[in-house]
Amino acid sequence: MVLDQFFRTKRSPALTESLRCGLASVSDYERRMCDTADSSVVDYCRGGAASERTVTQNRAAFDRLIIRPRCLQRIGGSRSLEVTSFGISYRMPIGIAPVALQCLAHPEGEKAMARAARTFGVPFVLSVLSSVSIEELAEAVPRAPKWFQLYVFKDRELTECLVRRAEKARFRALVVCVDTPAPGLSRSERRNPLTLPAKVTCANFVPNGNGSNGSNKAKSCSASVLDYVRSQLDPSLGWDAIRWLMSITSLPVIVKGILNRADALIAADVGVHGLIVSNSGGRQLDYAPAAIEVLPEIVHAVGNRVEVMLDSGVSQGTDAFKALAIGARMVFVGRAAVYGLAVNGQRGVEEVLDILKTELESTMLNAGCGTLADLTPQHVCHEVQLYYPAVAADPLRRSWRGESFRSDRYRSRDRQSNTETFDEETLQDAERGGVEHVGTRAENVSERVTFQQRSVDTPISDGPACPEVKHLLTKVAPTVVHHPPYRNVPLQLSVPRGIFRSNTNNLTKCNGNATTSGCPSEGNVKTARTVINRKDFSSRRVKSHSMHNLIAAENAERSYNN
Ligand SMILES: Cc1cc2nc3c(=O)[nH]c(=O)nc-3n(C[C@H](O)[C@H](O)[C@H](O)COP(=O)(O)O)c2cc1C
Repeated sequence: MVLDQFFRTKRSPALTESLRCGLASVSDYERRMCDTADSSVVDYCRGGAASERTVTQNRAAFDRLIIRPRCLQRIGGSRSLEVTSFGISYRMPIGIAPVALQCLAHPEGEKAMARAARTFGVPFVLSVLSSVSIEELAEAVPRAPKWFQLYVFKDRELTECLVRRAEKARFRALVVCVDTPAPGLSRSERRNPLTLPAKVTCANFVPNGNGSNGSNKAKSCSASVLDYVRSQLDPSLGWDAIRWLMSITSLPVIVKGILNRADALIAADVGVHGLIVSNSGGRQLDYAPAAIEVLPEIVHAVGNRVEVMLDSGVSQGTDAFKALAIGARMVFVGRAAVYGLAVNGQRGVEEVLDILKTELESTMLNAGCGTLADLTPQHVCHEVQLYYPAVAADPLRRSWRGESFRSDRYRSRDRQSNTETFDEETLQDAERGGVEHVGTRAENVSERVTFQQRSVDTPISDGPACPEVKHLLTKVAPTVVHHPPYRNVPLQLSVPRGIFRSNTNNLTKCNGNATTSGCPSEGNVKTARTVINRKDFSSRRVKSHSMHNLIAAENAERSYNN
């Protein structure tokens, strides 16, 4: 006990209070919310899309990463969590993600959340579907560092009006959500439908008072407002929508919902200021990959051209540490903050932020890092590297070791003479139109997984229809044999079975009945279908920089040993 007190760092009052109430972690807050809040609100806050596979994966993927500490690092007094983003300094790299209708969780809703963000000097992202309007929030919490999340709606006039209101209310950045061509499907919400209380509505669309400020597009009546906003989601958007948004504002534009390096590259080319690697906490596309799992490929792809941030699944300081070490500038929490809000309003959010901050600080110190600049990808490895050394030792697979997390940002790529790796050119080539041998792994692996999107009626010789991809292609000389009719071949090779890669915002534009995965419906283009082939194979090319390889390697190792 004495020793325990000796080693413990000084606690803040918020943390002391939460500990006194038996709330020592984000999961404690989640449990407490489940015990106290209305069941439909609990379902709304916790739920995910369809089978909730992605929600589970967000947690599991963080758990698969191991922290590799360094010792005797001479960490002196220069300890800091400070981070600068778009020219503004924040006190810690954990912000609050946009969450719709926060007054469902607590009467103070977004105001309480923004006040907590101000206390901790972190960005608070207001959802366009907030239950407190842009103007009301700005008036109630003028000094909070606020960003505004929006969609590019079908009605551009409405979208522009929202941008003007955010600018006028001195929001610091626009976060445009691109993974929502349609609302996500929630089974729990279907079982237990959420009925909005009369007082809770999408305040930015309500006439009179705060919501009306300059908007003649406002609607009344809470339920119909939500339906109206949903009807404004536009699946036919392409990257020109982002260019348009950037052309009408001087605020930094951050694209939220990127899960794919091809999209990240386009975003960088389009010139966005930042991107958030996110699957919306598993609320949009079920079976989308965990955000942390695709973070390495995205950081690798865009390097320092764009600020990369992450949300989805962050619920511990160690999660933040892992994402920051891999290369995220900042992480955001959605549910964790909402649990705090539901349990104890502003104070609850502060307690949650304090827990995350304390955990992150402690993790950094124990891993040998004094400041965020000390974090490197070498501080994190995949569990396969640690627990399946035979896999890592195999010369054919040597390139898997560590490679998956180490971007060119931090060190140059090392190529094994006996292992051909797919790299930038191959990927670009795949984007261009078709590659024959993709996604194959080393011998001894009993399965081969090939991930292809086949579009039968688009002639490959003409190149991809999407102008952004064409733009990318001008930069690389193709080296791999092309085989019509494959196109958009592997955005990530060796994807574990059944994971859909979301092609954000429809590189090939969808007209009308688009799906969340960015594929046109069968009615519009005959087939744009994900095909997964499994075959025995002999030695082929090896893709090295994906974390999925390591997971697949783990499975392979198991089956090999059996
Ligand atoms: C209840 C709820 C509502 C959300 N509403 C929005 C929204 O209006 N706009 C948006 O871009 N993301 C929304 N999100 C997604 C979050 O911004 C964020 O991507 C996600 O919560 C991160 O995952 P996490 O909850 O595991 O931290 C919502 C998330 C939750 C849990």
